[in-house]
Amino acid sequence: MASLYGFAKRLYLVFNPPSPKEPTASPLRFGILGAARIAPIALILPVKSHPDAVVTAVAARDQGRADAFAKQHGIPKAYGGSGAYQKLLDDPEIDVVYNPLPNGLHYEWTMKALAAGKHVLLEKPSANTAEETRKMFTFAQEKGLVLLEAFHYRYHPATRRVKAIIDSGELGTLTKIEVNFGIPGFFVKDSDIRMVYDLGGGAMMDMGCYAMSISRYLANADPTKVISANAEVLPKFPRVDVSTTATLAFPTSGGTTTNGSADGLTATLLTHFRLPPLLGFLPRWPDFSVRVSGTRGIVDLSNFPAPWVHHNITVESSEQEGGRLRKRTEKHYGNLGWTTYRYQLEALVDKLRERTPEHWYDAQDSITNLEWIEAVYKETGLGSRPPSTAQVP
Ligand SMILES: NC(=O)C1=CN([C@@H]2O[C@H](COP(=O)(O)OP(=O)(O)OC[C@H]3O[C@@H](n4cnc5c(N)ncnc54)[C@H](OP(=O)(O)O)[C@@H]3O)[C@@H](O)[C@H]2O)C=CC1
Ligand SMILES: O=C1OC[C@@H](O)[C@H](O)[C@H]1O
Repeated sequence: MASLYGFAKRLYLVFNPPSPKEPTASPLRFGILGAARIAPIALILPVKSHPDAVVTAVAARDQGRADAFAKQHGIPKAYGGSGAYQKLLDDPEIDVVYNPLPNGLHYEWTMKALAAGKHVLLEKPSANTAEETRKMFTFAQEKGLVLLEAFHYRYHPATRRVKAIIDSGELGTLTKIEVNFGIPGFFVKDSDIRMVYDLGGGAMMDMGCYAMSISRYLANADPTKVISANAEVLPKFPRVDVSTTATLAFPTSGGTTTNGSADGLTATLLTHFRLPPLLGFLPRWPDFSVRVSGTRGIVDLSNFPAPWVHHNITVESSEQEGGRLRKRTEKHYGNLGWTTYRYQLEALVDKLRERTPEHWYDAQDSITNLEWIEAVYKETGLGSRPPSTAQVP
């Protein structure tokens, strides 16, 4: 009963965030490129409770869509039409651009935003290729601007706790990481940007980027090799994986490279846009789980991309106590009503205000993540998503 009340209160506060008690006089002004579905939860709601951030403008390819989005979310300016994105970038009243465009447009519009002198919060995965990611971060550095790939899950106390458990050595030497990121069929329709190859579609891009990121984060290392990778495609989308399963070798916690040998650390990433119904007809619940096994124990985190909705951290020791295995469950929700995105915003604003964020990751993290996504695509035979052909600064 208490947990049901906690759940309801948490969600209420996520969608009805309290206004900040002491808003700053000159908050950071965000502009959103595209009236994207993800923007309200990822930026608009988090900004409402931040004392030092506001959303000032949205741009959409269609004026009506921009106006409707701005009205719905109380955004003062709405740019619409074919030149709308550039108009938003040229607006001197915008300090930070949020780029939730399709993956294949991340590079073009991030480069243009940086050229216009704006900091950028960039949706995941950062681009279609690691080379593009490298170019964006190099350009941001040259311009003295902050560019952040939005791996929001990293900032949440639940993820941070799992990382601390692993780093404490409680699990012994790591042997296996298993990440599942699958959703039932109705979410990703045939018309979705995730099904368009040129726009950077594919399950390994969309969901695999999280799976790759969290396995590298929890392993505290980068892979050494793709051991196997298999993609499932539909005849009408021959270059877009609706599902990819990949196994990668990692150096063990002792630092020795396994090169895929059975006794080292491996990570298996399972991504699926259209989890088949149970028994052929029962709709599946999304599966967003990560399990890390070591020589002395196992930790499970359920719902790692959205732990703020609900999660369990279960730690099981392989050592017996009184004839039984030791097992405990923890929960770490952090500040009431704060989502992963709210924690991410806190870190970004801290960085922009030259304070030290509680958590941060550097450019190389984003570059390496895409390098290994591309390596997985290579192994599946589908190859990388196409690089942008846009003229950029
Ligand atoms: N952090 C997270 O939890 C999540 C991140 N994402 C990421 O956010 C991004 C957007 O995802 P999502 O919000 O689901 O996508 P949507 O399809 O809802 O939004 C994409 C936006 O891109 C714009 N756009 C510009 N060019 C095109 C084009 N050629 N085709 C289609 N759209 C175009 C559209 O803007 P306009 O209004 O101008 O027409 C649209 O609003 C992706 O990179 C995805 O990976 C997605 C979901 C969750
Ligand atoms: O968090 C997410 O869940 C569903 C995905 O399709 C989406 O792009 C991702 O960011």
